[in-house]
Amino acid sequence: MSSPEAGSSGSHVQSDPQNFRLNALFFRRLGGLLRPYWFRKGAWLSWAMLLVMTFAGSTYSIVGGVVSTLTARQADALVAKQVGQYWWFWGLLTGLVVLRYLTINLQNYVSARLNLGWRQWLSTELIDRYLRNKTYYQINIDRDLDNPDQRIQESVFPFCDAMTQVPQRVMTAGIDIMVQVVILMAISPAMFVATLVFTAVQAVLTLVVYKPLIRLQWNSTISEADFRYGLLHVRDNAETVAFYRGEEAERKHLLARLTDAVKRQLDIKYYQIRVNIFYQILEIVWDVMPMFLIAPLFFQGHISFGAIAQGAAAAMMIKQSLGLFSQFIPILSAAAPNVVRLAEIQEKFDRLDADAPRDEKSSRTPRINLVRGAEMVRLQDLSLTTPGGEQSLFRNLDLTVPNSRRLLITGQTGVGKSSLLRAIAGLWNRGNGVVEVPSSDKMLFLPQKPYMVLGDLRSQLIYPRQESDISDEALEKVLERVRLGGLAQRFGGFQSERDWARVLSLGEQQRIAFARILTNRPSYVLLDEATSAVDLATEELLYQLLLETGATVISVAHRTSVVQFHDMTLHLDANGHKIRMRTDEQESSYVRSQISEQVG
Ligand SMILES: Nc1ncnc2c1ncn2[C@@H]1O[C@H](COP(=O)(O)OP(=O)(O)OP(=O)(O)O)[C@@H](O)[C@H]1O
Repeated sequence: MSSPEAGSSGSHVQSDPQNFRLNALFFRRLGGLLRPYWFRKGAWLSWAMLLVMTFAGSTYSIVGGVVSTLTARQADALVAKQVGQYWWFWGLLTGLVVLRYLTINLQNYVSARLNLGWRQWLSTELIDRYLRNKTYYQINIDRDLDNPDQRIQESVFPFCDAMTQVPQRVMTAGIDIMVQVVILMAISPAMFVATLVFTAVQAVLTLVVYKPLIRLQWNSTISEADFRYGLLHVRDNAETVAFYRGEEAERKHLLARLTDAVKRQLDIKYYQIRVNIFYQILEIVWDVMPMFLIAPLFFQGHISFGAIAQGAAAAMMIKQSLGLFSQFIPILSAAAPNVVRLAEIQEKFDRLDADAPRDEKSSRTPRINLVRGAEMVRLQDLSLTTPGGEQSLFRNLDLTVPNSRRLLITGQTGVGKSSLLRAIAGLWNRGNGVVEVPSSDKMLFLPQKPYMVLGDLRSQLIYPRQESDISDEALEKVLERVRLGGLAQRFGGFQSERDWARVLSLGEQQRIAFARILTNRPSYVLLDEATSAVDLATEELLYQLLLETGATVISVAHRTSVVQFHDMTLHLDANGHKIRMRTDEQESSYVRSQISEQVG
């Protein structure tokens, strides 16, 4: 069987064989996932719910034992034709059965509340950590963790569900067994011993037969995640696929992923059928055993007829209760992939939070020193490499962008212009040298492919801020200034929610991005081909607006039409380490002193 791959990133993430074992590492990871929730501040409510569950579960089991005893006595009353006794037991048993149903419903309700509350808490934790410190971006470029989104969305619920089942089952099974053991011992010690032996054998065999299932479940989880990602990919690129008429290619690709997912499901099903046959054989042995052991006692006159029924019922309940213990193994093996997938993402978060080297190799990887909170943008002896180390982009770049200046970065396609912006934004840090930048809240980045946030039109315009006291009238003026007057009216006002990335043209989205400069008033603006989709006249207007804000500008562009809006030019050369700079005459001496060092 081939090892699962990471579909989301396209990188091949080899699964660690340790992931398929219920070993010390697994239980350490499990502890690491459980501890933060159960020992957090305010965890008392969760513990209280667990107590209520315990109470309801105990009541359910104890009442079950009482019902079993009373049923035998009711049967004896029936045989002896004790009419009054019989109806008394009938009424009592009816009441107890109703009580049992009530307690089981209470237990189900509380466990659902606990489970969902836990899901919300854990998902929130994961989302917070995913978004903190640009972790989502780092995971994306590191490509050593497949489908992080699927882990957060799909693994949390089954994990919480399985874990809330465990205490409930331990408790129910424990009490059931205690009650029933007392009854069974009184009826037939031989039956009791047989039960113990049977259970021990069953537990060991269950452990053996379920071990391979963990790996199968793991493979299936990843295949399903990859299939889901394939479908999302078509949805996200629907228009492009339609233009290319790429349906056949997409179909082939999706069906390959679907086939893989189905195959892995089938592997599980085939295996489960084999396990079921094994269990059915055990069942048959168990079913014939009670009568074999108890009936002779009745023939010898040692026990009553009612006791036979009671003994058989007790044996059945014990079998069920002990079976519950064996069920932990299937529960754990089904939960294992989710435990490991959640633990892996947490471990990744921990490593990124601690800024720890990801492995032996990366501990030796040189990193750029990023200094935030500087007075201006300054690069010192900067050499940049792509995140995976595939390519060295440029070397020994020294550059200072004085405040209120406007730097244009030009150069052949693929030379590393956008990558330089990534280094300035602190997204890429593989290489050498120092990047000094002002604090990030003073900077705004306008990418070539504009980003439209989920939400209403107001949210688009004030992004990345979430709140602003700017009035609708002021927003309308901003829209007019970027030649989008009437947009709000066209889409039903600033509070109207749309899929903006689809309903607006690329040029309109680029103008929305410029509107953000006017609403956010950043001191530093970084643009990456941010006007590539608008006509020349609109481009001129947008740059004029930008100039009026007085912000320091660093932009990447191919079009010569934008040169006029800049007063410094950095030309990155194709061979990666020669840099030429131009600037206005009056500033040339300042800049030349910089160039002379770096071009050498
Ligand atoms: N995530 C990545 N991992 C590895 N290499 C990458 C990654 N992103 C970009 N590259 C490579 O880095 C090089 C520089 O890319 P960059 O986007 O900075 O070029 P550019 O000069 O802005 O190009 P263009 O003018 O075409 O936009 C390219 O060869 C590109 O293939």
